[in-house]
Parts: sequence; structure tokens; C-alpha cells
Amino acid sequence: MGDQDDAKRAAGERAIAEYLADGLRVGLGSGTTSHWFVRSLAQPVRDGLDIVGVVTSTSTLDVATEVGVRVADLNEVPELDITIDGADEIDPSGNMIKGGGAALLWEKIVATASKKMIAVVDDSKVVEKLGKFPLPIEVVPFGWRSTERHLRAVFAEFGYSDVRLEIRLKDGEYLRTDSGHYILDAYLEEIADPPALAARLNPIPGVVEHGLFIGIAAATVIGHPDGTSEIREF
Ligand SMILES: O=C(CO)[C@H](O)[C@H](O)COP(=O)(O)O
Repeated sequence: MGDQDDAKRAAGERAIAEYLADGLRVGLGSGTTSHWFVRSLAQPVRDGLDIVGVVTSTSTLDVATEVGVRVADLNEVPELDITIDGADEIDPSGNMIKGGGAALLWEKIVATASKKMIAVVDDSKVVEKLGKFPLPIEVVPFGWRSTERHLRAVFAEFGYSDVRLEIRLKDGEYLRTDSGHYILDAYLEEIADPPALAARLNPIPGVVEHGLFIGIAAATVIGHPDGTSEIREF
């Protein structure tokens, strides 16, 4: 009997077998599932697989460097062939919540720089409705309490009166993302209309990005604890 780590590894390995080939420019996602994927690249790269990776976080840069994947800056390679990245939740339309690892901004920039984005997930991430996982919102530190007020007003429009919004902490301090911003996590329980909510969050001054990834995933590779995997296309 396997566990969710086996499921994550199965998804990562299947993504390599299914989607990678010589010459591709590949966005490398963040989080444990993506890191299984990047670690699983070590052998194929040693065997001659010729790809260039663009990372979505400093932590993924560390892993890619450790296993010998050639890495470039997105400014050197502004268009990518494919991005393989994890998700905190994914719904039947392929809409996702991401940012549990605080990398949502770079992840969205890299995913949308790619011709195709593939979500690698263990089967616990597949949901009917998004929202059980708290929605991460990346905000500029300057005036973040004012940004929080705007956010509360928008959430109230969607029926979340007095929404629970928490600033994310790390080691007792406000967490800083790789771009130096803060994260506010919104506890929503269920998001009835993810595209509508996403559209209202984007224009709020002080909001840099949010973790709703709408219409971005082309497919998902779902790993199961018994080591099997399946692909769903959107
Ligand atoms: O969005 C992310 C990081 O910002 C990750 O992809 C997401 O949190 C999934 O992580 P894991 O594979 O560890 O469950």
C-alpha cells in the first residue's frame, strides 16, 4: 500500500514519460509534487535528455541545480513549450487553486508563458468545487491592511460576509514571497463561480496576484497511492 508521496511520484514520472522530449523549454513548478517531477528528471538528463528549464521559485532552482537540469531565466527564454506544475485543488474544468507553497506569482507568469500547462497532482487534490483549500492572495506590503479592506468588500459581494483572511506567517514573521510580497489566505470553504471571483480580485490595488488559475491547465496527470496514474484533458 502506498501513500500520497507515491501518488505524487507517480504523477511526476508519468508527466516526464508523456510530455517531455529533446529540445523543449520547460517551466518547472513548485511544491512537493513538482519537486518529485524535477528530481525524476535527473536520470533522463544524465542519459542525454536535452531540455532547458525555467523555475517558478527559488526552492525549485535549488532542486533543479542539485539534480543537474539546465536552467535559464524567463527573460532569456520568454516563451516556453510546456510547464509542469502542481496544484492545491483542481476542479472538473481544470480550474485550480495554487499558491500553497507561496509561489503563485512566478507560477502564473511561467504557466502563461507556456504553450501548454500540465498540472501534476496526487488524487487528493481533485475536487468537485474549489475552496476548501484557503485561497492565497499575494499583496504588496505597503498598505496591506488597506488592500485587505478592499478584499473584504469584494468577498462580501460574493456572499462571504466577515470572511476569515489571515496573513501567512513563517517562523513567527510575515512570510515574504520570492518577490518580497505578503500572502493573505482567504478561507472560503466553497467558491461557486471561480472565474467571476478571479475577475474581481485582479483589479484591486495592492493585489499582485491570486491563486485562482482559470483556464490555464490543458490537462492534469493524477497520481494514485498504488503507483498508477491517469491523464484528464480539459
Ligand atoms: O502552488 C503551489 C506552490 O505555490 C504548489 O504547486 C501547490 O501548493 C501544490 O503543492 P504540493 O505538490 O506540495 O501539494
